[in-house]
Amino acid sequence: MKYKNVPDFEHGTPESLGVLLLNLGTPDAPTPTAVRRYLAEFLQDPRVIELPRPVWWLVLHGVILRVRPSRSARAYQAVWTDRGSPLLDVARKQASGVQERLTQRFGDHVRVELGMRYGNPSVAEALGRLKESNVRRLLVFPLYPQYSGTTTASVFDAVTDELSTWRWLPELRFINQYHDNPAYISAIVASIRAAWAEHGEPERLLFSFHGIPKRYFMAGDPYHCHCHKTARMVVSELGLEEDRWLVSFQSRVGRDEWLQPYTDETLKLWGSDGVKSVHVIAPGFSADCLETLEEIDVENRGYFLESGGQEYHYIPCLNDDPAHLDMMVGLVEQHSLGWPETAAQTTTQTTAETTAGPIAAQA
Ligand SMILES: C=CC1=C(C)c2cc3[nH]c(cc4nc(cc5[nH]c(cc1n2)c(C)c5CCC(=O)O)C(CCC(=O)O)=C4C)c(C)c3C=C
Ligand SMILES: [Fe+2]
Ligand SMILES: [Fe+2]
Repeated sequence: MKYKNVPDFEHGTPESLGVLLLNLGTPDAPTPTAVRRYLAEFLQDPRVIELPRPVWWLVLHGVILRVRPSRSARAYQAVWTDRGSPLLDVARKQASGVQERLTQRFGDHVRVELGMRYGNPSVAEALGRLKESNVRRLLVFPLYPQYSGTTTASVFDAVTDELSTWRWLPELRFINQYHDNPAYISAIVASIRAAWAEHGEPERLLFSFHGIPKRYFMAGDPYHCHCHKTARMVVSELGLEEDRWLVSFQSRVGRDEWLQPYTDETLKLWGSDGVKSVHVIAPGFSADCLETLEEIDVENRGYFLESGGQEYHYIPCLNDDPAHLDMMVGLVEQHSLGWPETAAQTTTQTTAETTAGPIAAQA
């Protein structure tokens, strides 16, 4: 039988909306075993690694999963807190902040759940919770401002894979990107202004985005363009001169060429070229994580200072900043337009609708 042996949607409010916030995911613990489990799931995703499966399987199991887990686990240990992985900790705060705001506006007919593409809480688990809440409309909200096949489309695959096991599907919408959303841009600009108020204006501002292999871009992935548009919009709102900022790409894995210029090489070059002060911001990450807290704030800081730079400041992600949560709620509202009953009709639900099942509810 195709469908999972669990009850489908009960009767329930036909109007209720589920918002599924999704981010990349993180290991359950900063140990080689947990990191290996996480990397095995992550790196077998064909959206992430576009190589023929037999070749990749040998490289992954023969080399990468033997070497990388203990190295990555050490990096995770450096950023782990008593609340666990920063990415998950922040994502939970984002989910509860968005839930709180939506409940204030729409009462208890909007349900927010958090899922992770790899690791826990899984996409299936988060969708299962929404199903238990009988949501009939589902808004999938990947927390990636810039679209990439490697992230956004991969989330789509995970959601639709799980939904393919459901008999009664909800109405479905999917937020594709928000790289040029005015509230997102303004929130980034405000975070830069706050850093400048505290630390002074630096000589240079670096926008560091997670990289992808260059050949994905050449094959049509719009990610590179989205990153540049985000940066340009921020810079134009800041009124920053052209020679004071740059977009770069970090986190390269393997020997292939990735999007350039690379963050680490840029900072080394700037340090040795006599640039004294740099601020680095990573607007592609909605939450601070290993890639920002360790790679940007520790590793790349070292490269800049060792090559002659004097002042280095990392501007944190928007995380659970109220402006970020308000922006997320604004996106939810914008993308649930045409589903106005979410707000308006919820109070008209009758006992007959909640007890007599779907046919009565739809009558
Ligand atoms: C090898 C291919 C990878 C691609 C392509 C890739 C794209 C990509 N990733 C993010 C966001 C994050 N990546 C994170 C960690 C991370 N990324 C890769 C590899 C690729 N990413 C690996 C192997 C890892 C794990 C850590 C390591 O071993 O180095 C994270 C942080 C997760 C955390 O737990 O904190 C994020 C976030 C984006 C946005 C992106 C493409 C646009
Ligand atoms: Fe990554
Ligand atoms: Fe990294």
